Amino acid sequence: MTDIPTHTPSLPLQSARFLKLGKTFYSDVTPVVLTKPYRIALNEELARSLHVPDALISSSHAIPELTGEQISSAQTPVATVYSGHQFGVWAGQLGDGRAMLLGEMTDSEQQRQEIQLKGAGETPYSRRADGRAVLRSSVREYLCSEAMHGLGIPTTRALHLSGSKQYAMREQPETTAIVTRVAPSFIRFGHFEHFYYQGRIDELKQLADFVLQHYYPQCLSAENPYAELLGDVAIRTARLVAQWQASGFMHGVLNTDNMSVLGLTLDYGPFGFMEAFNHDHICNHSDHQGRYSYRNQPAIGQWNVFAFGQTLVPLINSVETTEQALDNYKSAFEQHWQQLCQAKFGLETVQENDANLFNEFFQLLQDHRADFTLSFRTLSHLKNETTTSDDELFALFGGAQALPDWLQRYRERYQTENRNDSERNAAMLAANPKYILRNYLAQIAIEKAQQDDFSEIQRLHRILQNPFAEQPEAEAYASLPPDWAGDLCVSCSS
Ligand SMILES: Nc1ncnc2c1ncn2[C@@H]1O[C@H](COP(=O)(O)OP(=O)(O)OP(=O)(O)O)[C@@H](O)[C@H]1O
Ligand SMILES: [Mg+2]
Repeated sequence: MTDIPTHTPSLPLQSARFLKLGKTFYSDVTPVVLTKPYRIALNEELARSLHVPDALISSSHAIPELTGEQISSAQTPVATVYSGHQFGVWAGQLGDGRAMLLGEMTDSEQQRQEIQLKGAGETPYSRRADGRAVLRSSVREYLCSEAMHGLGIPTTRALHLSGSKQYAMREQPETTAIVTRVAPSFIRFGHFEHFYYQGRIDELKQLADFVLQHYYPQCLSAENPYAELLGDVAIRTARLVAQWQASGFMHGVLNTDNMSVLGLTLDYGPFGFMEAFNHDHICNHSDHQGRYSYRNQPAIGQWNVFAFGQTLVPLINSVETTEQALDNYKSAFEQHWQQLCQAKFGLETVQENDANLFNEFFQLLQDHRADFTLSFRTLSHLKNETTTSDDELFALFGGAQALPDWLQRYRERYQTENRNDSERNAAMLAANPKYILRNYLAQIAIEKAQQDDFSEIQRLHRILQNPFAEQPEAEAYASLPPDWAGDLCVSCSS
């Protein structure tokens, strides 16, 4: 038995401010510990920024504290209640069925961050499910949260991943895990819907005031702070979805209960990154109608913001003002998408025909099912004169006859600007990632983890922290998916 020094520090957890809302908003819960949990991965950079003491990380207290086994007397773990629209249909009450809020920590930028466990057992909102998360989906959540952070896309973060030999039943028995995740707040559109659809306007107002005070204080001085809040949430959501589109990310389950009121990517389930480009790609095999396809994400983001806006009508007190705030979504999406495209194509100015030029490239991607990430990355190396980049692009597009013509027009277009090749290349390489979390890469890491080899998770995490950098030792991680990856299927099962 190892000696545990009595002075081992604990997690610097403070009571979550969410608790001040009162018991109508949550239930007290007790994490149900996994059998003999062990560490699979620790996000050292995030731990450092949250001031998690090194002495704790290396001590035997770390796992119990990071999985909810050891709760200090100051902590009150809770599960919050929310409702939501799932696949466009009102689903009624849902709530944190397998997530538990442990408390808050203050990060190096003096921001309070909520600490949540995902998979720590049943809560009053588990309905008939087991409160667990399987290793497969937890590895995906851990890696993708950090991949998104590396890409500069707002997201919940992952601090720690622990595993256990305890099984949960899905399509087949699978081992379980707990992701310890971090965000300034996990409040969702669904939290607002919960009170609105029950006509509990006092609680709705309390929640809106809480969000305004802690997360949108700049809205408080507006003539109608609730309308201002809606307008800002619409903008944040639109910008987030534009970033998803620009990186080829597909969320997979854009239900209103998975929509963060802070505009963060939330709930990594059957997500996917676009590979062979297809506007209509559906990453979630359970999404039979393609409601959450790549093409539909911007409109679904707007649908969800409308559902959120609906809940604020009693507080805004004017349908017209609500509609005006909702208009922000479309304009913010269009503006941000255009900016992201300008950056992806390495253009500093906006010219009349740019949108057509971009759309033609997307059409070429579509017609030839070219790999989204590799195509933009290779385009980022293009020079004025013909080089091997032209050949590489030609290969990616399967020898498309229309490509040289497009490239000629693209070269003519960027030559109207002052940047030289190396300046344009550098700017584009900072906008077009080399490394994304391809499904097959996650799958390899999962299969190794299922054999108790966690090295691939660590390697992938390291590579994805710097997705725009050239990493010569990781060249293979930027290549086209192997043939077997075509059969990979991700569903809602998690
Ligand atoms: N294994 C489970 N046990 C208990 N509840 C679950 C389980 N899986 C899903 N749920 C609940 O079903 C609802 C919808 O699930 P969904 O897959 O969107 O969320 P999630 O992946 O559990 O978590 P989150 O949105 O917090 O990342 C939520 O209320 C969720 O808590
Ligand atoms: Mg969810």
